[in-house]
Amino acid sequence: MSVHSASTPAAATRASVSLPRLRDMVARGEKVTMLTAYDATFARIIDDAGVDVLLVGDSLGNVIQGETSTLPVTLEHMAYHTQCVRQGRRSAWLVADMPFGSYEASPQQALASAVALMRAGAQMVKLEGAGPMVETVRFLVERGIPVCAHIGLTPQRVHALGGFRVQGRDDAAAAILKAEAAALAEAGADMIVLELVPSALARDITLAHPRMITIGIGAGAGTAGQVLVMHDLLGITSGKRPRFVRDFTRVAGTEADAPGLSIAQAVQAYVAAVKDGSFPDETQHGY
Ligand SMILES: Nc1nc(=O)c2c([nH]1)NC[C@@H]1CN(c3ccc(C(=O)N[C@@H](CCC(=O)O)C(=O)O)cc3)CN21
Ligand SMILES: CC(C)C(=O)C(=O)O
Ligand SMILES: [Mg+2]
Repeated sequence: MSVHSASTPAAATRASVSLPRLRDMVARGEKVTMLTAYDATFARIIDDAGVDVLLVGDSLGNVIQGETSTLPVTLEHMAYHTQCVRQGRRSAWLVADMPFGSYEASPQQALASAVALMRAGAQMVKLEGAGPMVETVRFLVERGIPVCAHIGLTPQRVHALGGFRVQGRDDAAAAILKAEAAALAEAGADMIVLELVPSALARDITLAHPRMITIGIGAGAGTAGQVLVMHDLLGITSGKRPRFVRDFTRVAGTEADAPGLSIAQAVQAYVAAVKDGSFPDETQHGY
């Protein structure tokens, strides 16, 4: 037994999270919790706190590397952090982001990059966009690689989108996002992140595709699950923090300088709040 074994009994006995288990959860109406992790120590804490899905996000460009976007992150960086997270993982499902420039050129390029991340320990890869990426998703899925899609605000396209702005606000833009979600579901994406889109649109996409697990961030409470960046949840992100973020180390109703929760307690509070529907809160976190 490693020193990591001092955990809650519930965490120690949790069966491995798999795609069928995630689908069962969604079918039962239980919300799916996803949180980013970039190293073994935090992966273990987050897994033991009961988070269902660990995401090795390319947001590590921001929170680990100190960059202002995810664009400088390479496949080698992602593989390294995926290896670190796999060491700490106990039973959560492990998803890794395909970084900018590692999959857009062709389905073949995407396959080679996905293989590198799966070898590093990922169980599913995530890639941003639709359009030409729909056939790339199909190509990977047909070759046995589970795929999480990602539409709405796709941070790797920040310069093309003109900033980190809410997507799908008007009817025409909402219709495009709905068509993208439908195409990605048809191509076989088992999961999809909906980032920074109006709550009603995210709810509609979720209801339209019961087989594809929708994970929201700044997308309201109507998705099948939620994701946050770990540093945002812990209130330790430097610089501006998006409106959809809650600092879970703060105990609601206490003054700002009151003692905070431990990291494990804060992650447990996130899991509890997503599962009981109290996070996200439409008025505070919705668009
Ligand atoms: N720490 C961190 N948290 C994240 O959620 C995150 C990253 N980094 N890096 C990669 C992307 C970038 N993301 C971002 C970045 C900025 C906003 C933002 O500034 N949103 C504003 C404006 C929304 C509007 O158009 O009204 C907001 O207040 O939410 C949102 C998502 C989400 N991801
Ligand atoms: C915010 C999530 C969805 C992400 O893609 C990341 O952490 O890179
Ligand atoms: Mg990402």
